[in-house]
Amino acid sequence: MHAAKVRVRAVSFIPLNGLTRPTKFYTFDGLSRTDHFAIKVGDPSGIPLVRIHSECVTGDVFGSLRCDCGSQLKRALSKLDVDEGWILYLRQEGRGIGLAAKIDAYVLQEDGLDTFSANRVLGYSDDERDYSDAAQMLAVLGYSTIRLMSGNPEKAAALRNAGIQVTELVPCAGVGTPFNRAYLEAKEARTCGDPARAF
Ligand SMILES: Nc1nc2c(ncn2[C@@H]2O[C@H](COP(=O)(O)OP(=O)(O)OP(=O)(O)O)[C@@H](O)[C@H]2O)c(=O)[nH]1
Ligand SMILES: [Zn+2]
Repeated sequence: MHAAKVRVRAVSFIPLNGLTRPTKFYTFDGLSRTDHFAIKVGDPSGIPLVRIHSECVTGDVFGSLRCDCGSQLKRALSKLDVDEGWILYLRQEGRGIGLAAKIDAYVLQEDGLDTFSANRVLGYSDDERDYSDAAQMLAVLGYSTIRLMSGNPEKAAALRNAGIQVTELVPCAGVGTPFNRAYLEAKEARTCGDPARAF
């Protein structure tokens, strides 16, 4: 594994709104993207709890209820404020297809397609994300084993393929709303409703 050089953006701890523990931001040189970042919450020890969160500007920043990303991110931060650990924030908007294509996919979903079928109509696979940068980020942070906050067994499998051991999938479901019901159902069908399936 090619090790990226870690660059710490801020030496001082930066408070996050609503959190009690100190947080620290890390940026990374030498990855395929320079804008991925990590946030350490508290001072985790042992096998760390890690949320690897893919960018969703509509949900994370503006609180769109069409998906569950925003509430998942909030929930992850709250849990990390208790248990301590890491957020890796990956700039893989729209499961890797980018914002404009995600909006095109939303238009198709208004015509009745589910989130995965819409991707395929646009010529993409269900999920275009790549977790090799995340594995490198973890490696330079000194971790080869993590507990992953996720319900996505494919994410755990991708990390394992990239050399990171995942000992546990810690549930991190977002909040269901009338607007994201179809999206959550499609996601659940992908894992057969059993996030532990990959273990
Ligand atoms: N292409 C596409 N991407 C979407 C759509 N809705 C949300 N996303 C993106 O999906 C990503 C989040 O993926 P999810 O499948 O919700 O969750 P996950 O990270 O795979 O699984 P968890 O770890 O359990 O949260 C973000 O990058 C969002 O921008 C959509 O309808 N189409
Ligand atoms: Zn989202």
